Amino acid sequence: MTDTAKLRIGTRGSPLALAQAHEVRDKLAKAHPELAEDGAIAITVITTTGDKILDRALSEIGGKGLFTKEIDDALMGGEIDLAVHSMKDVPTVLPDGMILPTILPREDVRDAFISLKYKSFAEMPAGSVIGSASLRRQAMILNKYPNLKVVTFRGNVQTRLRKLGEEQVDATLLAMAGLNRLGQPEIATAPIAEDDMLPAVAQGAIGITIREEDQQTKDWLAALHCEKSAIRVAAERAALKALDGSCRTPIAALAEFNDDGSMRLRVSIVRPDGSERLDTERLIAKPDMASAAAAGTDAGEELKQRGGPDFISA
Ligand SMILES: NCc1[nH]cc(CCC(=O)O)c1CC(=O)O
Repeated sequence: MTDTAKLRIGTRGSPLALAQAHEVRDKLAKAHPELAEDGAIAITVITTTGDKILDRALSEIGGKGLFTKEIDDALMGGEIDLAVHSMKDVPTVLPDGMILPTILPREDVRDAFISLKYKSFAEMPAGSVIGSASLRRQAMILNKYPNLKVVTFRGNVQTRLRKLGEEQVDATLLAMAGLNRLGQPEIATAPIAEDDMLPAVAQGAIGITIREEDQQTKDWLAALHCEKSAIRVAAERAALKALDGSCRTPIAALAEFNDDGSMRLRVSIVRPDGSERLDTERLIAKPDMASAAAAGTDAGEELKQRGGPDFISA
């Protein structure tokens, strides 16, 4: 089937990645009759380093592109024509010859609090244990609730729910976007307000990479693009790039449109032990890709400077 396909989609094999790839396939088939025929779109599952190593925090494995490298290689090698990614996992610098022309409409950006015993962090007694593999989430929790404990905790949704049931931890966190896309929003005990925990850069956004010269795929994808989501993601990713942190620097950012068409960008960095947090924000009067990226760069550079080399360990 793959050799007769008009378009080959590459994706990781996790349930969330597959749901995202199927969403892209279905939208393309709906927008373009020639892609709606049986077998016109093939989906190729590619295992990445991040999928293979499940016993360590991602920050310990180190390196950028843990969830993208093998997929990038398949794309540039011509084995697939487009790759569907959670933008949260995509490094700010793309390989030569690759472009990211499409951002889908963004999902819920918030983190979800998940516990069988408590309704929120505020209810948790001192010493309660929260499992998370994300340094940002760990650091944000310790910053706001220094009496809670965090432990590194990886695995898919099912594994985490089992560990919660076994009382290995008292609570865990997941992105609302992932739960929604899996059709399981009820797994969340409650979404956490952005003010209480600023999300990761590009959380809830899906992006599609292609080969720069592949005009056919670019044309097909145009129907799926959401410019407002792309502008928000551009602001947040520019901040991330300017901060140039290692994978050990907890960074959070969120750009949101106001009702008057302006955009508010918030960026935070936190020490891994939660002992210090630096915040900044920008208001962008007329947001487009260029002004959003410029504001993001500016905000990121400000925090980098204020934090100094000791905060942003490279
Ligand atoms: N590498 C983990 C990852 N990458 C994207 C998502 C969630 C979906 C999203 O943010 O779009 C997740 C899991 C999680 O944070 O719960």
